[in-house]
Amino acid sequence: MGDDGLQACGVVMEARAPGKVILCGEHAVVHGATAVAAAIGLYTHARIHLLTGEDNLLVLDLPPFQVHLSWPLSQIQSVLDLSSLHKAYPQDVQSISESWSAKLKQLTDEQLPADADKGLQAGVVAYLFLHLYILGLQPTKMTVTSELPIGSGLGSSAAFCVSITGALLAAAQQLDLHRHLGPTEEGDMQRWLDVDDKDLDIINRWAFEGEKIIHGRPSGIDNTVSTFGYIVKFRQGQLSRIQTTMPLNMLLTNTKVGRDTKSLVAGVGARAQRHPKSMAAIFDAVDSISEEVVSILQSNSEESRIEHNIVESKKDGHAQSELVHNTVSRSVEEIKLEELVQINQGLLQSMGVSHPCIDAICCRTSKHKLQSKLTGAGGGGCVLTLLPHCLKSKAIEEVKADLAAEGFECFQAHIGGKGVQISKK
Ligand SMILES: Nc1ncnc2c1ncn2[C@@H]1O[C@H](COP(=O)(O)OP(=O)(O)O)[C@@H](O)[C@H]1O
Ligand SMILES: C[C@@](O)(CCOP(=O)(O)O)CC(=O)O
Ligand SMILES: [Mg+2]
Repeated sequence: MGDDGLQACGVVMEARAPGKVILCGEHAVVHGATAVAAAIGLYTHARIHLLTGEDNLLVLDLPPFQVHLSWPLSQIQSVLDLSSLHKAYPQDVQSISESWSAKLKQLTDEQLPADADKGLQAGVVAYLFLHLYILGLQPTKMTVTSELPIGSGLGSSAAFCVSITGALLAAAQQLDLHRHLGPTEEGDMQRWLDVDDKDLDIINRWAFEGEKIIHGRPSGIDNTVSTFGYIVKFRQGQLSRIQTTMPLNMLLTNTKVGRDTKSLVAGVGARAQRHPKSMAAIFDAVDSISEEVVSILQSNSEESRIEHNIVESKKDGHAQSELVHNTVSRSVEEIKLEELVQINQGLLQSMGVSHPCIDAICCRTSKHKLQSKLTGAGGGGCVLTLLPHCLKSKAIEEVKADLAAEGFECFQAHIGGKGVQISKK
């Protein structure tokens, strides 16, 4: 008997899925442009217990929100016609219908406390949709915890959808789990099993349906990079993994300004409706930036690395061109990446998705000769700042202190790690 009085049987599976940063291309990727994203070493964990005995319940525990929800199966059956469900197999992944969506919202609203986070309804509806389509009315308890700041541009919605999908498919024994024994990158001894590409594709397709419920019109980049991990180039549903030897060090700063990806994405769409040609030109420019970023990341062969100890160079007393550098050694690739980050941030401002706090962080870090851009949907959330590979930790601490003095929260995370993994408890 569990501490909540539920009768859990032996099967307990856990999935973890990483958050992400978008190096370039957010929002434009929704309109067909190329984007580049990388998994980060912050995870959402979904743990599932199969329930037996008289506990004919679906239970969803969300400690980050201090929310505990449970639905008697009879309540779900009284609202939904589940007969169509059992034909829904992974290859038949389908989007939620309008009628189903309304009924799942009804089931959610009946359970959510009145003072619950307004954005949470979409996440709970996504959970119900994925559970009923993948595991049907098998009584379970699902507990979802996260290391990610939620609603901050680091892909928490995608990590949520990917992790619960992985746990559900594992509990449904629909994954061929390769045994990957031994410690994970962090050195902890929990046995995380790698998932093979065929199963990753199924997880990604289900998770994308969950993202559609939360985001409205997602591009699919977030769930893709959370599923497959590493660094991915993404365009119109097609992904390719970017292999690079270039060290990608960055600082993440949370503006702690709450925002809603769905409305930000809709806002850019509306602006594109009002100014089709201008916005198409902006999306094309972002597409070119992403293609350049890809070629820089992939071009990082030794001979192209020219260490620069560049000091301010002046011509007739004026700073020479915009590429004035400070005394930190930078490779040619780093200089180009920084410039592309600066251009991308300018284009995101043109899309209307920056925010005074984001601009303040960009301004503050530029005083340290560092380039920053919002990551994710913007409107608040997180900002990434590229850190030259030779920047000393003392200098990084100075930047962090500077930003903290403005009330922002800074952190660094591992970039480009593995995607979703499953652990058999
Ligand atoms: N750990 C979680 N538990 C429950 N819901 C979550 C969790 N993480 C994300 N979500 C859902 O995703 C929404 C945030 O998604 P979104 O607005 O896209 O921001 P983000 O930039 O973090 O992806 C939340 O409002 C909630 O509905
Ligand atoms: C704005 C967008 O490009 C990324 C959204 O990222 P996030 O949900 O804010 O972490 C939307 C999308 O690609 O689906
Ligand atoms: Mg999201």
